[in-house]
Amino acid sequence: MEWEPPLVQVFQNLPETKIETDEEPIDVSRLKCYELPLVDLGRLNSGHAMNRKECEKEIIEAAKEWGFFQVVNHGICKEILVKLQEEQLKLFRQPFHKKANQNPSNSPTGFYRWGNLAATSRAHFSWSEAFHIPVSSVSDFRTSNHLSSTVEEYTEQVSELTQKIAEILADNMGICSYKTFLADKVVPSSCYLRMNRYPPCPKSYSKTCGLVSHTDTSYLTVLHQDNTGGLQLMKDGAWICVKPNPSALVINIGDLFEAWSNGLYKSVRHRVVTNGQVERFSIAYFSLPTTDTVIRSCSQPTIYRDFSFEEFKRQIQFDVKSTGNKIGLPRFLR
Ligand SMILES: C=C1C[C@]23C[C@@]1(O)CC[C@H]2[C@@]12CC[C@H](O)[C@@](C)(C(=O)O1)[C@H]2[C@@H]3C(=O)O
Ligand SMILES: O=C(O)CCC(=O)C(=O)O
Ligand SMILES: [Fe+2]
Repeated sequence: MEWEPPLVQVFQNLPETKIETDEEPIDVSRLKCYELPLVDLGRLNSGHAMNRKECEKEIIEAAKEWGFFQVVNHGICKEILVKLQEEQLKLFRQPFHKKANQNPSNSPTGFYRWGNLAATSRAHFSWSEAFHIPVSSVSDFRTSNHLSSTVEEYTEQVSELTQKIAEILADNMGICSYKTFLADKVVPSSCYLRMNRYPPCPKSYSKTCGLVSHTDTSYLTVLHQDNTGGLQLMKDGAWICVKPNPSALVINIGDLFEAWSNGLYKSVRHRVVTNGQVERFSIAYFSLPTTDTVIRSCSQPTIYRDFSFEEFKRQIQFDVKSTGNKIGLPRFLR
């Protein structure tokens, strides 16, 4: 099909090094699927202090225990989410050469990614394509791709949602108040929107990941997924599969919140497994700071050394380029 990236051709030429056992994708049909802790955000504005406190407590507990949770009554209406999925389908159905040629001057790698061009083995290859767009470029991006303003509306609303949740988590950390440390650092223009598409993967390559195991480079990530399923995460040292709930949004803690909270909140490894039948879509919003921001744990003794976001990004790019894989926070352990 004219819209498919040449995943098969590139994958076939990669050596088949052994995937470490703990990274080997597990067939969803053989796994018990868990529902992530479900938090009803409607209680934040209910006017009842007790309900609000209860809701905040659930968010904080899930961020500590799971690093992942899902939210309903999040304020983003169903129509926007449905329209967003239609726009996403239109975007990925463009001919491959058109997608691959989106190379704006402010992005050295372009917005469009597929597979993993830095992969030196099949273990690092992701059976997917994605548009990784800085929020500051969303408006131009969607007009040049003839998409509706829904993409921007979603980005604005999801940004408000991340601020609300970040405030609750930060204010629980005592001296690290959101207003003092984050409010003017995490600005919409430093955040990213990532639209993912996972094409069906031939049965003979079923050990390939849709997106290889990673933690997110973000403070918080908000994920909107369809009802196909395929997301897995590490819970108590084992992979578990996540039951999709298309009316909920998945929120997860990223590396920057883990470092800032000195390990109180967990940036948990996750991945996407492939399936042989249907394509899958998801959209991730990453809340991120300006590059000059210094990530400094606010309690002592600190697990990670201080680092600027610029330095963090540079290290990741270096690791991905030289090893095909993201290393992330372990690089910054004291
Ligand atoms: C090849 C890769 C790109 C990626 C790091 C990875 O090894 C696998 C995960 C990718 C991901 C997904 C979430 C974020 O968008 C990202 C910046 C991250 O931290 O992990 C990307 C990485 C990337 O695009 O460089
Ligand atoms: O598609 C998914 O469910 C997860 C996507 C993801 O982890 C990411 O974009 O970082
Ligand atoms: Fe992720």
